[in-house]
Amino acid sequence: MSQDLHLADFKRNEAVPLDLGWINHIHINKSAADRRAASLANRRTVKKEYQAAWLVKAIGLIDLTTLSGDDTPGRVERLCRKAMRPLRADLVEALGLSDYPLTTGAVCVYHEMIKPAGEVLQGRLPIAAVSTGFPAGLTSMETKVREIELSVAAGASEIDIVITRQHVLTGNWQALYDEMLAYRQACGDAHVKAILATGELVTLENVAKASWVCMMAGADFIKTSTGKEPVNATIPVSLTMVRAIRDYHEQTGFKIGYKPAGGVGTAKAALQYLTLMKEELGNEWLEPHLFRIGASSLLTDIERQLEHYVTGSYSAAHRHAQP
Ligand SMILES: O=C[C@H](O)COP(=O)(O)O
Repeated sequence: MSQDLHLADFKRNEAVPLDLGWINHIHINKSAADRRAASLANRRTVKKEYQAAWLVKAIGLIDLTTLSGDDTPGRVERLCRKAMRPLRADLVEALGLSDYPLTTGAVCVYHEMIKPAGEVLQGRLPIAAVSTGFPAGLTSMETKVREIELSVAAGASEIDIVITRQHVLTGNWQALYDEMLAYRQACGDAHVKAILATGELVTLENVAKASWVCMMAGADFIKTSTGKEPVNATIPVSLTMVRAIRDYHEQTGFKIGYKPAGGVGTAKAALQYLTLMKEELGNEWLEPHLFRIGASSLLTDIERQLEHYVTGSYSAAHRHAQP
């Protein structure tokens, strides 16, 4: 929750050679994945003070995001202030968090908004920039690499790249590996999250293979979606990706982060993702160096639920206006 520890303080994934034998042997049991996902979705959630504690925990994991064509420096400044003080002062006090440095995990913006974000944040929170022709990723390779370099120079310490979906859809794993490796190198010390755009990859097998190839090529995080695909983060896709992270850790010793993003808008959904991470990967993957939730409106709902926990009722929606 506190950002005293930035991603840079943790041992990074180093690229390993592409192992096509491993990729070709990946097989996903879809009905087993669906059953496990349904059991998570139908589970009774934690209640009362445990739920409040989990929701406070979730706040520290949010990449508070604005990725709209009509973003302005003013909107991004408000977003950054909200990221640094995510809960209303009366709720902070009622929850006994006054001495607790609660912030979101990072803010996530387009390249042009890095500068205004930096002016407000002054290095107190990481700035993640989406890159490589986000969201479609169909600009030239030269442009994409340069875009990363410019965003790092402008102050982004995390870069959320989009992969070229056609490499997955045509099974061109070498091309995906080479592209990811080039992005990782262009990032330098900035950490790189690989957005798979899972809603466009058709099968869970493709999701698993793309996850593996990106991790082998040095991704620090794998992320589901841009938020712009028709289907964004889902539990079955997340299960597939976190199990790939678990297996990659067993094979290589490297710990890769996970970021579900797109459509995660309710406290209830956030609790499901926390449960998934805890059960599949363990408590270490509940910290911001290994888990983020990319979301634009989730914080509003979490604040609303915490208000209900504190006061017993919900206030008017305008009190929880979007940043
Ligand atoms: O990476 C984050 C997503 O773009 C945010 O999506 P959302 O607006 O559905 O929360």
